[in-house]
Amino acid sequence: MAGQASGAHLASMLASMNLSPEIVQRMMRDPTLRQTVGSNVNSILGRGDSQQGSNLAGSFESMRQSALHAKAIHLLVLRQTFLGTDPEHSVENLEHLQRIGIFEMLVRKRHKGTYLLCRIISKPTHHLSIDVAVEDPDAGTSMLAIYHYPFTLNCSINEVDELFPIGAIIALREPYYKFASRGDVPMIRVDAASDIIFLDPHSELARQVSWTTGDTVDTPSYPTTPEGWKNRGNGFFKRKQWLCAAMAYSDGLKLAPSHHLLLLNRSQAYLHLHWYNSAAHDAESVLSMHLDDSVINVKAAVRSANAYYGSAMYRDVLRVAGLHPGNADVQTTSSKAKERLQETVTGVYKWDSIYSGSRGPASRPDIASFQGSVEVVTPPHGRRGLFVTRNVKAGELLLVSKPIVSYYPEDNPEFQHELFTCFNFLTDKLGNRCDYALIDLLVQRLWDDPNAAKTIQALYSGSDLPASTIYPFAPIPTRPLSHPRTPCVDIDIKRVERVASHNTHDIEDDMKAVKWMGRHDMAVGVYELPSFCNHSCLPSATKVFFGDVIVMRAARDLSRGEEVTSYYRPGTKPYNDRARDLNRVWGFTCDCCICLADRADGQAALSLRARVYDEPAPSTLSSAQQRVAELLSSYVDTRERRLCGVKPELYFAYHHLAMAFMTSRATGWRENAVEAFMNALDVIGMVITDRSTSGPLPSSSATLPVDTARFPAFPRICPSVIVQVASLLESMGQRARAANWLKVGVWGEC
Ligand SMILES: C[S@@+](CC[C@H](N)C(=O)[O-])C[C@H]1O[C@@H](n2cnc3c(N)ncnc32)[C@H](O)[C@@H]1O
Repeated sequence: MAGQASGAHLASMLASMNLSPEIVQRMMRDPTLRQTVGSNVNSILGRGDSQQGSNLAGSFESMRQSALHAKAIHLLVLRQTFLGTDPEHSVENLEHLQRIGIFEMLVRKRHKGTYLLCRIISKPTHHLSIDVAVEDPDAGTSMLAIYHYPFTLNCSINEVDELFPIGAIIALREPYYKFASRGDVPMIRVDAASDIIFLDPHSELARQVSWTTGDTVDTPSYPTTPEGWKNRGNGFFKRKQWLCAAMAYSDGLKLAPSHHLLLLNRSQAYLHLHWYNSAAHDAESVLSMHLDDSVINVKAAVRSANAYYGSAMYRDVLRVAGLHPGNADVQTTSSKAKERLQETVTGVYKWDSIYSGSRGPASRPDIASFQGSVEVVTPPHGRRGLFVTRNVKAGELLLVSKPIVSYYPEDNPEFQHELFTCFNFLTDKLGNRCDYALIDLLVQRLWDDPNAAKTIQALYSGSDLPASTIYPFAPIPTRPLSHPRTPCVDIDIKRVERVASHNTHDIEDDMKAVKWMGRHDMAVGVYELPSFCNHSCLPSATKVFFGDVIVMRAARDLSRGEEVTSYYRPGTKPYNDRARDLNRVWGFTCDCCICLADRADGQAALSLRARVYDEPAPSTLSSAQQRVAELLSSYVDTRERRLCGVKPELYFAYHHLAMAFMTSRATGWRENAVEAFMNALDVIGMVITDRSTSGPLPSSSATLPVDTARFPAFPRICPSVIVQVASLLESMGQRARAANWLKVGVWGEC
């Protein structure tokens, strides 16, 4: 292609760099940018040119500058990506693979049995993927897009420059060549970061080859001594570039494997990365040297204690504390570890302070997980799930689960100007940055933690991808990362995506009620035990969030061997909506008692309820009454309905009716509102034993007016109704009754 690049080519070129349409359009309108990029585009498109390597690199650098410029002018950025395309990863050792060149790869496929030896020849751009230009020893060049590289989701371009420096020689295991989803420039795409192996330039493989472009400009120069690497690492550390710091310390350790300061510093960098396994190993290595330097020993003890605490290995914290009784910082961590141990063994928590402490944004309470009397079982001819191991009482604590990973939109406020859509082919769901970020977080978590990797292998990942680990499993002994660039396991990115697709929990925040406001940027998490919980529209357990921690309790008395269920879609939604979502996202038809009763009511009744659900709240008392009557008439007196005992879609109708009575101030509005609120609780399964609003209390004044053997199945929506009942009774002069209803609220919350 000769002459000036056409506008269309230029636009598609920019689009292929994952620039949003807005940025592309803005750049196309900006004469300076257009000239800069346009003058370079021809050389990229002219792929047969013998000078293409250097042209590609030069052009790429110009475009990178253009992209940075566009970012600097604060455009609203639209991002779009996909999940659930079942990306593959390599499990082959490099030694067992044959070298392939870029010219041999120009077919859209994963090149099994091969590896590509290449060299980075441009600075990277960084959007969702990290994009660099690479050359191979046969003068082939290509764009390389790297997805889900740890800690790059929101890192600075300077860090990306350090992570993917010009001149770095890499081997890509079983590379995948594809057309760009936008634009017309094909590329090599890496989804599993473990497929990239950075080679030592002095290694056998790297020394065998020469590069067409000779010495690349801008190739960074590196230290040659352990001390030099330490200083380089410390520089990154000061700038909070923890991964770059850990890499520099590791490169120093290659020259001096027992350099205690490098180990100690790397341990701290790993702590910041939450790579607690390797952090503990590094700190323990220093302690095992028995150095005659108390400052070093104190630091190593603190770091190992903190690393064990981060890994929830509380007994190891106490062991370290026992060896260092005079170390105040270790003793502080040890006191916390004792509290966590107490929680995890007894299930006794300070709920008041945990509740108030978890009210802030992006809250991650510092508490321990707890497994009560529940176990994961696959019954003969049944579905794997969570079951109780003994009889438990309504309200008993079943589990407390800290997330394997969690993500709040507040974690990255800088992305709030983005409109991020992430379509998931597995669930047909349109997600957002949070859904996408979870994948990166899971990759980061597995990188250093082989037991977390095993847990992921054990979780449900779709009917056509069986779990590859039987749960529960005995924890495996761990080793430290050999280098921060090399994960402890090959990253099975397909499984990670699938596990996230099928097991992500929306983190519900009662204070903000974000769930009900339909906020786009819902916080999300992936959990261990709660992932084994099957769905029921009338669950046997309640599930509430304290920050990102899930707390589940028995919703009613459960007999040994009964299943613990929670809801994926609340039973208060009409059947048609629930059934559609459960089928689309999780691939099953629910046979719980509510669904059986709903199906027995017939399609006409179900359609009516779906229509009413979508209507706006009634504006008058009579329309609210009419809505209740209309919905009530849709329930048929079937055996199934009698067995299920609830009519959850009526909840909102009764709630609206109560509000309408309150607004009307018509004669007896208080009594009528109380009755409507009680009906709202009744239809979602709260058994009210005393509905009286006046006269003497029927029994002892301490007796609660509800059956405490059974919780309503939807605890999140109850407290506001209960408080309304209490405040209405109070305004009617019924203080004792009001107090009892407030106690009902406390009972329901605890
Ligand atoms: C988060 S997993 C639940 C645990 C899962 N049974 C396991 O073995 O790990 C979600 C998957 O479990 C199955 N599942 C959950 N509840 C179900 C139900 N009520 N009926 C049928 N399948 C259900 C579906 O395959 C769903 O996609």
